[in-house]
Amino acid sequence: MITVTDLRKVYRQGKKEVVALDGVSLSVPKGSIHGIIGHSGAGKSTLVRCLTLLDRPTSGSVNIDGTELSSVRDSEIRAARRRIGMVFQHANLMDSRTAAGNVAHPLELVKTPKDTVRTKVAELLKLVGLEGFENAYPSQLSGGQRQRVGIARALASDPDVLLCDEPTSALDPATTDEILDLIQDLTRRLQLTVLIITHEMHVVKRVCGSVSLLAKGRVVEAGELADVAAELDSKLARALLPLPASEPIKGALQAGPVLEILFSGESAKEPVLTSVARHFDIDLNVLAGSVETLGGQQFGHLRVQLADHADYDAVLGYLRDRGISAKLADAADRSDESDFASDTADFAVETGDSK
Ligand SMILES: Nc1ncnc2c1ncn2[C@@H]1O[C@H](COP(=O)(O)OP(=O)(O)OP(=O)(O)O)[C@@H](O)[C@H]1O
Repeated sequence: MITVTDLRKVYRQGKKEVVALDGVSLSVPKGSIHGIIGHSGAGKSTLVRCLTLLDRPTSGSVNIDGTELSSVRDSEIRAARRRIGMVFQHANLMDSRTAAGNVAHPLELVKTPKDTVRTKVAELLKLVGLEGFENAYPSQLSGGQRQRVGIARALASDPDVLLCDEPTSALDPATTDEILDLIQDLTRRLQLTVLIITHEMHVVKRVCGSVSLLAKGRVVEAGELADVAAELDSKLARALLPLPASEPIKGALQAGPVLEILFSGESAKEPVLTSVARHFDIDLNVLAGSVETLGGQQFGHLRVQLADHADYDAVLGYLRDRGISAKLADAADRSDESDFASDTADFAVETGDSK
């Protein structure tokens, strides 16, 4: 279990102070994967450095399974770090060593007996699906295989926590999914506590049980995936269930108000649109839609235009009475879907022909 409480990191640049982390709190239970998403400069790398003790926080605490990292003495830092496995964007392997040699390295550093190293390395390479590749050099491996070696190396010290910093950003979509599935499988099998730092919403959707959105050093939204996705106005929901830009239809019969509707759980299975059409005796047009299963629940996000004579207030009330989030879409909702424009593009890759 990782618990971060009110973590602050202030850098000094001459007389100027840069607040990189401004009171970050989060909690990740054992056996689960938490995503940290945020734009460039949000404080993600600083958070990683504070969690791995490469940087000392200005204040606040980081607790891993009962050990308070912020009070670890300098002489104990190396031992404390061994409880945290790190997976990087590029596997950062030593080119002169084989796959086995790379995985063995952290064990050799702490003078593990040779026989134990050999057995452990074989087990770890098998665990990450690289049996038979022991003697391959990094230049003979694909990007995904190199990342597998990096994961095996991160697990060599039997860590409680796996900290993955953009683990798939350098990989193609299919390999990304293979590596994410491996991380998910290892999390379950080894009961790891996993934090994934990413700027890709796809990573969050595929493997994270919970997520925090970091902006300007603060957690601005956070929660279980299914909970944050159910908040129509949240940035995370809009990034998890993105709608493409759409123009309202301007024909004589369909110049009416545009609504945004978010179905979740049971309501996602109901024929709600037809029941609105029947109840109010109106036509409606779906302008854009996105359907996903997130955190084991089904979600649907729709932009719908009502007939021009429709009483949208009554329709909104009807939907909300049935537990469905709905609102009048404003111009911004219809053009620029979310702050995560690039992540929306990642979705396009995910659902497009390349997969
Ligand atoms: N050593 C440092 N000295 C001064 N300021 C720093 C230092 N490291 C980071 N910062 C500042 O702290 C803020 C957060 O930076 P950080 O690198 O943690 O963001 P990030 O979310 O990781 O961004 P990116 O995705 O681009 O790596 C930025 O304003 C950055 O300029």
